[in-house]
Amino acid sequence: MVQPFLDMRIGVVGGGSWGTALAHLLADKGYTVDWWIYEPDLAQRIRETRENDLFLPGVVLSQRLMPTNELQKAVAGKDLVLVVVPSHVMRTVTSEMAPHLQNGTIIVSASKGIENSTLLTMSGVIRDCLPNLDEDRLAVLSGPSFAREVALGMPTVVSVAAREPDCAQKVQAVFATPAFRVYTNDDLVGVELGGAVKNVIAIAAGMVDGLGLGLNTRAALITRGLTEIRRLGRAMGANPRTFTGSAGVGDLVLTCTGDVSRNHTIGKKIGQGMQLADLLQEMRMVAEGVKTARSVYNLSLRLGVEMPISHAVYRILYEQLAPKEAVYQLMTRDLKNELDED
Ligand SMILES: NC(=O)c1ccc[n+]([C@@H]2O[C@H](COP(=O)([O-])OP(=O)(O)OC[C@H]3O[C@@H](n4cnc5c(N)ncnc54)[C@H](O)[C@@H]3O)[C@@H](O)[C@H]2O)c1
Ligand SMILES: O=P(O)(O)OC[C@H](O)CO
Repeated sequence: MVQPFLDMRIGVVGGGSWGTALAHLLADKGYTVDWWIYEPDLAQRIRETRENDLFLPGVVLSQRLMPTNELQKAVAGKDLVLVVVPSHVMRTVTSEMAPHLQNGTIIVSASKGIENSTLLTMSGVIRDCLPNLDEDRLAVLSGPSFAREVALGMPTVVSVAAREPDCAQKVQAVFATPAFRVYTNDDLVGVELGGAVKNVIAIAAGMVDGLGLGLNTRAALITRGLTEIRRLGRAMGANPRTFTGSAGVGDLVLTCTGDVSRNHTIGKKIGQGMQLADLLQEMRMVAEGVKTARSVYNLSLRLGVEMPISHAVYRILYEQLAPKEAVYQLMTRDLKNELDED
């Protein structure tokens, strides 16, 4: 595989499981990576032990990873900065990055979410916080990618979207490995919506499992969930073909069927009768779909897009609708022609 940019100066911002897996992938490929980690004690421990014992235990990390607690060190003077923090802290973290970034740095977001207060996808939040950013140097990376599997070198495919083809191709070349196949795309909003909304549908899929419903139900949910993602995408100017790609159906199927998904797990526990507040209290990691459900609900109302599964998830999480009742309501909606909707 061609590795034309090994002299690139790369920073990674985010030391959760996905930040760790991607930083490790890059370092393993030969890049020296300055890597910002939020928790000072964790950065120190990783330097000493070469393991992220909080967010990706059991993976031996490359010596070329340089963990730091100083954001400036991870972003100043870099050719490419990968931002991979939970969506609700994206605004704070990128605002803090702003004064340290040089002109011309490529920014790649691998976070999946829609901000509650603004209903912006992560690239929108980044644009807000980095006013000097050249739009042609902004890319997003998304697709079926459980962090641990990627860190262990198990094959998958992902999409990198950027407005400018040169930027997408550069990011593709930086991240691609024989186990991490990267496709380019020019549809930022589609790639981001696929990655964000699938988390809401995955919560619903977990609920289906928690209620003890069957494989038919899960397949039906994935099918109709994809319809909702596509409808929202169309209203927001996405290319519908994106949703048949890795950031669409690829990630949706993974997260709706994979037991290790945090979103699926939280949905399953709610389906079994547990309370959201209790579940969130015991979670160190982020299940983005919980917050994104609120954003998708409001976005769909604002844009007049019909998204009944997403609305049901919102009402279960925030308005005490019982999951079983939600299934009944969804199944007894007005009958329709499948082809009329698209
Ligand atoms: N884990 C995966 O398999 C995976 C795969 C693809 C995409 N993603 C996306 O990547 C993004 C990051 O998730 P993750 O799984 O790496 O994280 P994680 O859930 O494993 O860990 C949480 C992270 O949040 C950080 N954090 C907590 N409070 C913070 C604050 N106030 N400021 C800055 N950082 C803070 C923690 O340091 C930690 O890095 C999410 O949008 C997620 O959807 C995750
Ligand atoms: O564990 P989840 O549910 O956050 O999903 C992780 C990734 O988004 C899968 O691609």
